[in-house]
Amino acid sequence: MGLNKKKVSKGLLQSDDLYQYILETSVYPREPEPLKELREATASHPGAGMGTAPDAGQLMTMLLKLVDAKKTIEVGVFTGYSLLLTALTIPEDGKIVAIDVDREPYDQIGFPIIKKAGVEHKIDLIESEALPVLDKLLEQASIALFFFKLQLHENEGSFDFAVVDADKVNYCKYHERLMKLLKVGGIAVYDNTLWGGTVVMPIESTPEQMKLGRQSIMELNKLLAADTGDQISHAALGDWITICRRLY
Ligand SMILES: C[S@@+](CC[C@H](N)C(=O)[O-])C[C@H]1O[C@@H](n2cnc3c(N)ncnc32)[C@H](O)[C@@H]1O
Ligand SMILES: O=c1cc(-c2ccc(O)cc2)oc2c(O)c(O)ccc12
Repeated sequence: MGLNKKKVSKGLLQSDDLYQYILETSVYPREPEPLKELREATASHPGAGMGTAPDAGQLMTMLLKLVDAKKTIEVGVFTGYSLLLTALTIPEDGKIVAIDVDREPYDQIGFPIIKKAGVEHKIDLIESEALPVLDKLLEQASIALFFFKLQLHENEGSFDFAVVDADKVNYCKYHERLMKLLKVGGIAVYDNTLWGGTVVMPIESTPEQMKLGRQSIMELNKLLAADTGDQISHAALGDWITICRRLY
C-alpha cells in the first residue's frame, strides 16, 4: 500500500491484535487498581481516545522510579491517567504541577478516583494555558531585604520529570522551557511524536484536523534531534513517545 493511501491510526504496531496481546499479557495484569478504575471511567468520555495509553504509562512509571522523581510537571491532564500514575509513584512528599486549559474532565472523572487513592495532596492542578504557567515557574523570585536583593531561582533546574501531552503546536516552546526547568539528568516524555503516522504522509492525504499537529510534531522531532543538550529515544508505545533527558 502506498504511503498516501495509509489510514491514520493510533497504534502503529503491525496489527491491533498484537497491541491487544501486549496489553492483555503484560500491561493490564500489572496496572494498579486506581489506574484501571480511571481508565475504565474515562472510556465513556467522548474524548477517551486522548487518554494516555496504558503501555506508555507503564514505561513512564519505570522512568519516574529510575530518576527517583519527587517534583514533576504535567502539561495536559484530561481525566488524569498519567497524572495519577505519577502521583502513585512519587514519594508522599512529592509534588506535581499539573496544567490544563480545561479542568472539567479531571474534576468529574479523575479527582474522585485520585482522592480515593489518597494521593490528591501531591497535586497542584492549574487551569490555564500551559505556556504562561511554565514562564511563571521560570521567573526569578526575588526578596528585597533593606538595601540587598536576594535572588532566588526556586524552580529552574529543580524538576525531575515532565510529561507533555497537550496542544501539539506548542511542543517546541514547551521543550525550550522544560529544558530549563528540569534538573540535569531530568526526563521529559513527549506523547504523540509520530502524530498518528502523519509525519510521513503527504500533506494532501493528511486529515485536515491533523495538519497543524503534523507540522508542529515534525518541527519538534527536528529540534530534539539537533539539540545537543539532551539525549533522546523514541519508544513505540501508544501513539509513540519520545523520551528526552537533559544532559547539561
Ligand atoms: C491528550 S489530552 C491529555 C491526556 C492525559 N495526559 C492523560 O493521561 O489522559 C490533552 C489535554 O491537553 C489540554 N490542552 C490543550 N491545549 C492546552 C494548552 N494550551 N495548555 C494546557 N492544556 C492544554 C486539553 O484540554 C486536554 O485535556
Ligand atoms: O485526538 C487527539 C487530540 C489531541 C489533542 C488535540 C488538540 C489539542 O489542543 C490537544 C490534544 O491529543 C491526542 C492525544 O494526545 C492522543 O494521545 C491521542 C489522540 C489525541
